[in-house]
Amino acid sequence: KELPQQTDPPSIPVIELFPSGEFPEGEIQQYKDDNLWRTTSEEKRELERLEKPIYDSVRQAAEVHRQVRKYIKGILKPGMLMTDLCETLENTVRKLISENGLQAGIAFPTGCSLNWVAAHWTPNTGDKTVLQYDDVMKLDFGTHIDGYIVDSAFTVAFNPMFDSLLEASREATNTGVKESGIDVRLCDVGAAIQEVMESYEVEINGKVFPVKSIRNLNGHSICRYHVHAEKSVPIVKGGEQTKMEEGEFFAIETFASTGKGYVREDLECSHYMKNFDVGHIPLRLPRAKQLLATINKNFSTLAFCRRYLDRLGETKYLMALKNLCDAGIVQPCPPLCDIKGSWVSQFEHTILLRPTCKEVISRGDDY
Ligand SMILES: O=S(=O)(c1cccs1)N(Cc1ccc(F)cc1)Cc1ncn[nH]1
Ligand SMILES: [Mn+2]
Ligand SMILES: [Mn+2]
Ligand SMILES: [Mn+2]
Repeated sequence: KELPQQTDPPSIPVIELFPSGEFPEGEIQQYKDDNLWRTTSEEKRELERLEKPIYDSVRQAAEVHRQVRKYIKGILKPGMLMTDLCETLENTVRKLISENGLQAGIAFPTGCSLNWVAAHWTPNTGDKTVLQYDDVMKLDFGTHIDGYIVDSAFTVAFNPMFDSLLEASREATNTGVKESGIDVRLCDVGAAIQEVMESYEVEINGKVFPVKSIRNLNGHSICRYHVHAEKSVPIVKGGEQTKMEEGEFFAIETFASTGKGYVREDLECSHYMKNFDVGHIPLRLPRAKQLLATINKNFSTLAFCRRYLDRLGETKYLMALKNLCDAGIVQPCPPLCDIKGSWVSQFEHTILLRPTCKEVISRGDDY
């Protein structure tokens, strides 16, 4: 029987487009030279067969990511309210992923950081920010199935004067993806990324800028229900000698900047995330206790934002949220900003270091 095609706008859950439960593989890359034995090793192929359910979960999340970003790119226009953009994107994720509590849904808030804001900005309720023709917007959103997270981002700019700035981070991210592999040192990935990034210079509004890789932002390993795990992937030289390991998920993300190449926390916070390594903390404050119950139930250790609390019916929660942050139970993740008036671009992919090959899970025909 004919398989249904996705509608435009998308309305069909991807599970209905792949009823077998098998989802398209991402881009496959062989490991560099000395690991070629992995491709044919029977022992490694057997290992992979045991992981198949996890691969299908994360590939389903990736298929949702690809279909959502394709749709959103088609409807983006100057004059859009940022809140409407985020809600449209989020509702499309919920639909295509067949949202189901903590088993399937949005993995973290829709980052739509503009210009010199590099990451972790999404509108709080009531925000009136409107997307402009001359904006450089990083759309960074996450999908997950059973806690297996796809963290992928791309930059949108209407004005073609930003094309080279976008190309710099896009090429640097692809270099980081190519350099990554089992037993590869994190510092070597960072050095390779910086080399490509800083080979670019851009002319914007008649002014020439050398492109800088933002030295205090980095990619990261990803584990189940935990978007930021132990390892950080630097995007400049001089990082740690720690190695990437078989079976690890990594988010490879790079940030090109015309500013200082250094970010600081600024602006009102919207993103929050429970600390992974915090056990049960006895709480006396009733409002804080109730808010923590809502967070545990709806997000667990997935990151969330104020708009997600609002839509759950939480009200007047800011003091309780502050209490949870001060107690170290919740981590605020404020916007990360380069200097005012500069521009930042980002591209990000989620990769999996499979026993036999490297899979670029979030690769699409767009980036
Ligand atoms: O900057 S991070 O905190 C980090 C980088 C290295 C170690 S921890 N962060 C993880 C994260 C934090 C909060 C979120 F809502 C979503 C993700 C990276 C990231 N932000 C967006 N995409 N990827
Ligand atoms: Mn991201
Ligand atoms: Mn952790
Ligand atoms: Mn990331």
